[in-house]
Parts: sequence; C-alpha cells; structure tokens
Amino acid sequence: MNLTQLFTENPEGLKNLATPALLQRLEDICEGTIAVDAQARIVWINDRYLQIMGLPPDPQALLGRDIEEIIPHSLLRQVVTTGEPILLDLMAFGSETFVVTRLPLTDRQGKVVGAVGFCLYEKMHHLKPLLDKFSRLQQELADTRRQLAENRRPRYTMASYVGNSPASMEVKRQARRAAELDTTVLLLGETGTGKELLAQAIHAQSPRSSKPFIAVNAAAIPESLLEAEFFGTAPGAYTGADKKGRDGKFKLAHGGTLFLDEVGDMPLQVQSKLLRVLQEQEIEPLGSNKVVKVDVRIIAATSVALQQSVAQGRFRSDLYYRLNVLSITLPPLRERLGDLEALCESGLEQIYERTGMARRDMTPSALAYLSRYDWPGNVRELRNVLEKAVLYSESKQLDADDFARILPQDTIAVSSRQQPVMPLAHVVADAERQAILGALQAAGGRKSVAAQMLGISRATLYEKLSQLKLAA
Ligand SMILES: Nc1ncnc2c1ncn2[C@@H]1O[C@H](COP(=O)(O)OP(=O)(O)OP(=O)(O)O)[C@@H](O)[C@H]1O
Repeated sequence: MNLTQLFTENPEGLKNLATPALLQRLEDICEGTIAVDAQARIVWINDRYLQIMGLPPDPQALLGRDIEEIIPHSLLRQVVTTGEPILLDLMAFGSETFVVTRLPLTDRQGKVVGAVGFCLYEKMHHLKPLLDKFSRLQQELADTRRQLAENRRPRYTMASYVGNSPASMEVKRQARRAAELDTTVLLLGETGTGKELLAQAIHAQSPRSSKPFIAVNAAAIPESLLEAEFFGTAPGAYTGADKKGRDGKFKLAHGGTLFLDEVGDMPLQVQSKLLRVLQEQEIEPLGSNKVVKVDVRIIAATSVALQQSVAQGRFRSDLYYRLNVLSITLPPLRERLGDLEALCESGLEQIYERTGMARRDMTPSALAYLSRYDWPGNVRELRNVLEKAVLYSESKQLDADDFARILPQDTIAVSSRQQPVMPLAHVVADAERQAILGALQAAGGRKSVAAQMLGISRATLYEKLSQLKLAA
C-alpha cells in the first residue's frame, strides 16, 4: 500500500486507518470505561471501572444518575457541553489519582449525544511518581486553603476588648451597635489602642461573621501596588507571576468585611477609586474593562487626624464623609488607667499560655508604677513591657523594680508631672501593702506583733495578706 498516494488522494483514508488502531491501543491500556448521555447521566459502566474506583459491583444502581453524584471530579459533563475531548488528564477520586481520557460521542450528523471516559490507571506504572507528586501537591493546596480560610476568620470577639472603665464600656456599646448596622465604620485612635481588634469584633458579631474578614494596611503597601492589591488584576495585565490575574482584597472580602487600616495614608489616586467602589459597589480589576459587583462592608481605621488631612488637601473630603458614617473613638490607655489592672491580667495570662512560663502575679506597687507612665504605644506597648518583665524578672511576683528596669524612672518622671489620676482602690492597696510590709519587717516577721503595731487584729492581717497577694 502506498501511503503517500492514499493520503493525498483520500485524506479520510488516514482516519479510517488510524481510528481502529487508536481504539485498539486505547482498549489495551484502558482499565475501565464509563459512558454518559447528552445530559451527563451514566448510561454504561464496565466492571473494571467499578472495581478500580472501589464502587459497589452492581452497575444497575448507578445508571441514570448524574455523573458528578458518583464521580465528583468527572469532566464528562464539560465534554458533552463543549463537544471537545480531554485527551489526557489527572482525576482525583477518594485518596487516589487516576489518569483519564474523555471523548465526545457524536451521531452521524455530528451532534454530541454523550461522552465516554477511559481510566488508564493500572498500566501507567511509569507515571506513578508524577501521580504521587500530584496527590501531594493537591493535599498541600487543600491544607493551604484551609489555613487561609482560618486566617480570614476573625480572631477577636467583643469580649477580647478588655476594660470596664466608663470609656471602654462606651466603646463596646458603640461597637455592638455598629455590629447590628451594616454601615461603614470609621475607627479613630492612637496606635495600639485596639482598632483592628475592635474591627474584628464588630465583624464577628455582625450578620457577616461567617464570611471573610480581610485586612489591608494602606501604609504598609507600596503606592504602586496598592491598586492591584485592592482591586486585583485581569489575566494578562502583567507578565510573570501575575500573568493569570489575581483577585484583589475587595473580591476576597466579598460578602464579608474589608478592614482598611491607616486609611489616612492612602494616595489620592487610590482614594478616588475607593470612593467609586463605595458608591457603586463594583470594582474594575487592573487591565480589565469588566466591572465586577462586590458586596463588602468597610471598616476603616486611622491614627492620624483625618479632618486635618482633609483641610491640608491630603485626603478627599467626599471620601471622608463617606467613611465617617459611624465613627468610634478608642481612648488612649493613659485616659483609661482604671483598665490597667484588667489589661495586665489578661496580657499576662496570654503570655503564660503562649510561653508555658510559670504564672506570677503583679504587686500593687508594680501597678502603681505602670499607671504613672504615659503609654504612647498604648495596649501594644503594655503587652511588650509585660512580656519583657516576665522574661527578665526572677522574683516570685512582678514588682515595681521589675518594670523600672524596662521603663526607667525618667520616662515615668516626665509623665508623673502630668499627674495622671489613679483609681483610689489602687492607691489604698499600695499604701496598705507598704504599711504591712514595713510592720512585718519591724516585727521580725512575727504576725501577731505586726498586727498589734498596725492596730488591727491578727485575723484582719491574714485577710489583708491574702487580699494583697502577699504570702500569708
Ligand atoms: N482593649 C483591649 N483589650 C485587649 N487587648 C487589646 C486592647 N486594645 C488593644 N489590644 C491589644 O493590643 C495590640 C494592638 O492592638 P491593635 O492592633 O488592634 O491596635 P491598632 O489600634 O489597630 O494599632 P495600629 O494603629 O498600630 O494598627 C493587640 O495585641 C491587641 O490584642
């Protein structure tokens, strides 16, 4: 047979010659076969397919069922819909990965009437390393996705905002109200006052709590990348790693809450785009001319005086009004020193839990010492100071001296000139402690003598020793 002549005169000849050979080879390497109709319902399945997939041996029970009901990752529906074959693919089923081929079935008029899927598993031993790698990567992807979803869940609730001073109670009251309403919230406060914590708490208590909480810090992202970070990029907009396009934070936060930290640091150009998104509730990824609807609740935060930025032309006034629907001002720590004790307790508790170090309480004089400091870094700074004290101190209780090493007297002296108000209970407790320790020392440790010197009964002395957490 002259093949050149055959193919030149009759191109169909190639098909006629090759098709039976191809089908024969396919059958040789094929381990199992399944066929579906034009609606992707199973119409045929062979025993070998049932066996390698670990399905029940009776095919009758599967006939007429949607393919995805039985083989969740099957793409046979795609083949009947597009009419295009998928010649070689990897398909996960249970904990295994199979090499599969999928072909459309057409009638004489070329209309797609179904599709057939071949499983090439067993004969593909040489592909085993590849399949193993594929399975491992899929597992890693699933783990990473789970981790990502975990990170997008808020870590804080309303109870995480520690403090019962009137100022803190007011903050929590406003935050609870903000959680009920679906409006934009603007959180104002110095660094470390708990703006992100409160934003997460509002989200966690809102009807959006099961959806993502996404945070973006406008100050931490280079200006040139901020737009892509917010709105995403269309496929092909960039070369390299982003060739496929990337979802922006707005899209990721869809249905949930987007926390815009340090919103005052946003460049004017991005401010205009943000304003548009807030007005239209739609975004346009960079390099795309398609708009995408998004449903996102904005909680913005700033530690700079936004009104001043507006006056200086650094922040758009229309965006300021749009964000400032419901604003909550978080008080600095020096204005709510009544919360210091509770904040220290909860901070220390977390440090002990995280580090596994032995628990140690703070003495009233340590508390008195800390309340004479200005706390420019607020609760974040307090946490750092506590952590250092726990690490450096070797005493049984954390005393004023332990903190004096971290916050030297001169820093305290500066702020003490401003005479911060101390809760009376702390002042009294500190004075009582000093008096009791002095009396015990003078009495050589004999408690009944010390009680006499102090003019109180022995029982009262024991009670006070325990109240002030001095060893009884
Ligand atoms: N009221 C509070 N109760 C308990 N922890 C708090 C409180 N306020 C702040 N913190 C803790 O202080 C740290 C800083 O808080 P957060 O990041 O929320 O502050 P922020 O105001 O957003 O700071 P920045 O403006 O610097 O981003 C966190 O570890 C947070 O858990």
